[in-house]
Amino acid sequence: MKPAVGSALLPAAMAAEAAGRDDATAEPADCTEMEERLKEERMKADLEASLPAGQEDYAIQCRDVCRSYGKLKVLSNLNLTVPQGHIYGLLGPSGCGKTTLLKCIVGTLKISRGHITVLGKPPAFPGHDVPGKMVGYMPQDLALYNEFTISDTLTFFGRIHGLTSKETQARMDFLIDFLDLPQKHSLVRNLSGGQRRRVSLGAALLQNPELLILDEPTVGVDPVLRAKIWQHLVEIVKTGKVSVIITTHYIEEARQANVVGLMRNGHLLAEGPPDAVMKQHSATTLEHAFLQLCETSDQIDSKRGSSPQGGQLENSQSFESGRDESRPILGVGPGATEEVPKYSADWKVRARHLLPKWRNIAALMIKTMVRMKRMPGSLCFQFLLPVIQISLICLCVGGDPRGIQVAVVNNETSPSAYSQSLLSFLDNSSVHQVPLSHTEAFDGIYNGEYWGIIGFGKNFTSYLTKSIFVSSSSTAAAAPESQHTTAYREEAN
Ligand SMILES: Nc1ncnc2c1ncn2[C@@H]1O[C@H](COP(=O)(O)OP(=O)(O)OP(=O)(O)O)[C@@H](O)[C@H]1O
Repeated sequence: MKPAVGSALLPAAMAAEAAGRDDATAEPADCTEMEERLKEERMKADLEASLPAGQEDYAIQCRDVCRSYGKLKVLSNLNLTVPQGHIYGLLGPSGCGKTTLLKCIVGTLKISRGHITVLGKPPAFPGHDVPGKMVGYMPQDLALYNEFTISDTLTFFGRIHGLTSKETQARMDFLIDFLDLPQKHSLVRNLSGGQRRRVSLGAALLQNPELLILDEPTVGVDPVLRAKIWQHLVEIVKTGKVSVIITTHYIEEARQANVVGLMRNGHLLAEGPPDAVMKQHSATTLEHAFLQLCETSDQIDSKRGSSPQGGQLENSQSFESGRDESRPILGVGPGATEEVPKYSADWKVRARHLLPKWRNIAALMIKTMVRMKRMPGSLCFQFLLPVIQISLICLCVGGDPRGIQVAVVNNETSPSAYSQSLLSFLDNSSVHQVPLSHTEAFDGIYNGEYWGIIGFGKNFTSYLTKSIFVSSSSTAAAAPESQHTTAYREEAN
């Protein structure tokens, strides 16, 4: 049995309303506003829906959540509560921020401000399996590997969540039958868009998680199967141990949810049981109720002088009713002002959280091997690429220079001269010696024909011999060079 509405909720809502009334006395409110407010109060009193009371009874709590992409403010002081054991239908027009919110809840996106608690702790908290096996997340952009078969896909997620192969096999058989999937050996790349969505839904349902986060699971699914999926969700939440948050563009199918949240421009316009939301707006369908809420919101926005599509005020208080707009009408959870508990984890849990799990490493290795097996071309390329890179580097960088044209001006004519011996030591494949006269060499250098000149004075051998045999000091050893240079300079002049 689900707990009854927290009695603390209604007084909090009434207090907000009372505050609104106080404000309203300063400026006379018109009749429609008063009627609206009275209607809202009556509806709140009518809310005898089965909703939980304690903090531990909420699967998800979002308080004053803000998230921006650069300058684009997507979530603005959003408050949302998913009671434990309920299906929460998150509705809203395209681009209102539903997917962004779900990513923040699952912990793959960080919020800029506010607090989120998922199954008792913030997402991605050390030691908390969110994201992990406590949560089944079906993203909007399907995270499937095209080279995998349906069986590989479910086995991979089974490994990640620590299921035994027997458990995975049993769940796989059930899900293939339940979701009307093709043969388990069918490759994902050969499946239709709708079939892929169903495989992705199967992966989210695989480990029987405590919380299901489903981003448009019924898109491209035929009505019969759509009904079956909803029926399954209704069945699993009946145990009270599983909660579901689901987004859909088919607003009317969300009537099967226990609670709906109508989202627009990054915050909730209303949150409550579908019947209550419809009753409040005297609408026969959720779609009509949503339309009315949008119109009311637009009117308030235009009165406030801001564009309805424009960014939200940081801490929006309804200017006329005093209602805290960060709290949706018919909000099911505690107020935004409630105290947020502090969470802490000891260093051992933090350290364990940082270390990768062995089963995840194994699952990733097997995944890589299966993908390589199915893509032989890519496998060859991955092995050949380093070989090609190394060969290209060896060919282009680090090779000895060749055919460098160097002018040689040798004023020693004797074949036994040291200069001849020195020149014979040079590697002829790298340095191509061109014997020239002094003038020709310098002309060639000026014309850019030669890289340099090697020059020997006519007394180079005698100076060298003298310096070796006569002088023993280091100064003497250096002398031939300087003498040679001097001699060469003299000759050059
Ligand atoms: N990675 C991103 N970088 C920049 N902007 C983004 C990014 N992801 C989403 N947005 C923008 O944030 C806004 C909300 O996007 P989001 O996907 O949350 O909307 P949605 O309500 O899920 O839409 P739909 O129902 O069409 O899936 C959009 O204006 C979108 O362009």
